[in-house]
Amino acid sequence: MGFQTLDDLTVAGRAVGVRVDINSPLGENAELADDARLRAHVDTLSELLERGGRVAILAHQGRPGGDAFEGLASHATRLDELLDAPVDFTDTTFSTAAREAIDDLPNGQAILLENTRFYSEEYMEFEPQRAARTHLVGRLAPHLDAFVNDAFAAAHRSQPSLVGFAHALPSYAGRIMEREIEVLGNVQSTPTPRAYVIGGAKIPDSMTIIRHSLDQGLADEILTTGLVANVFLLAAGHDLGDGSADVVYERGHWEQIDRAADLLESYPEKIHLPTDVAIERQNRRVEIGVEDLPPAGDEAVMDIGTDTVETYSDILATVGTTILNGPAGVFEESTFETGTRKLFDVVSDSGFSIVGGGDTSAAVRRFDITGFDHISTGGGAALRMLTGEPLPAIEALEA
Ligand SMILES: Nc1ncnc2c1ncn2[C@@H]1O[C@H](COP(=O)(O)OP(=O)(O)O)[C@@H](O)[C@H]1O
Ligand SMILES: O=C(OP(=O)(O)O)[C@H](O)COP(=O)(O)O
Repeated sequence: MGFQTLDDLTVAGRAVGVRVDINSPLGENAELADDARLRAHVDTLSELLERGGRVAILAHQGRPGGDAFEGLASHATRLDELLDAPVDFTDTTFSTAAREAIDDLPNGQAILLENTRFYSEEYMEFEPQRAARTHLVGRLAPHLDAFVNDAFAAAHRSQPSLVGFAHALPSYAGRIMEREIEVLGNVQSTPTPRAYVIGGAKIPDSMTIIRHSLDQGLADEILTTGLVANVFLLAAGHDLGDGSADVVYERGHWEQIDRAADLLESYPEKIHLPTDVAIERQNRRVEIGVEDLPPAGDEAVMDIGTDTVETYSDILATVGTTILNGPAGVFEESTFETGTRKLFDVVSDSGFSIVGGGDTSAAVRRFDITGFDHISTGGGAALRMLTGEPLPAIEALEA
């Protein structure tokens, strides 16, 4: 690995800035609605605190102008509950008060600084050298001895707190970052044959993953589900009816049908399409074979069908590794959760299994499926990694 880890860091008595990604869904009163990302960072934070570090935690929440753009006070309260050591909070990020609070931190104690994105520069993207000259990094770095980046889920952003500290201070990957890079960055070393189960609604990203994994010889089988499968069915000449076509069109993915058609032409044996699908008819789930498409009126394809789950399960029983991204259907609606629940269950039992994607992880939690070997904390970051694109925050650690 081209970067240093916590194993290389002398911690006791030193002020360590730790960038985490605890960007989380919030409830109606801006309270935390899901603490999964906070729990994921417990290993890194506990280790630094137990080793006597003075830990200043940096994080963002939401995007300027968005509903989830809130302060981090409730995140601090939850971290304080999750960790054995005290976690304080300061409602500024790099003011004199925040810097004094860092200077005054006793060994083995932490402070969470306010949402980094409350400061305009943090929502801009810079080269690391330039990011190191932003006010946030410039004012905090002199109060820190080292920087740990554990925010894998934000590693595709080259924002100051993610790439600037790495230029200004000795830098280390946290335990999440280390594990994500080890697994997602080494897909080529996992047991073969490999299946990629690709669903969900991020069609351009999915097409890029499929193209990359086939061209690089990483994937032996591509099992399409979700809206991705709908685009492939359209590319294969099926008429999905106005309901599904409208969804693809409204989301601006019409041109992706050509990419799907090219992939089908290049890899006809490796790309699998659903043989049956579930549609909504009079508020009920009805499964039909793809030969019986299109459905009537504006009925839309909302899930894969039972035969498809069985066929895909037979393929998954023969592979060494499965990489899963994207729900198989509109899993948020109980009528259409079946494909996702059953297929995810099969994947969790098959060979070595890697799961990436925000909604995908939410589905895993919702259906309480255990047994996956790696569930990525990242959505967009995991996708970038699976498409083979470099991630700026990881590159900054390696520089
Ligand atoms: N057939 C379908 N039609 C419309 N939306 C779908 C379909 N299948 C899955 N989806 C939607 O895809 C979304 C998740 O996709 P995506 O955001 O790409 O996943 P992830 O965040 O895991 O990468 C869910 O909201 C789900 O309802
Ligand atoms: O939640 C995140 O990414 P994700 O939505 O891809 O899982 C990260 O915190 C990055 O947030 P951003 O996409 O607002 O930069």
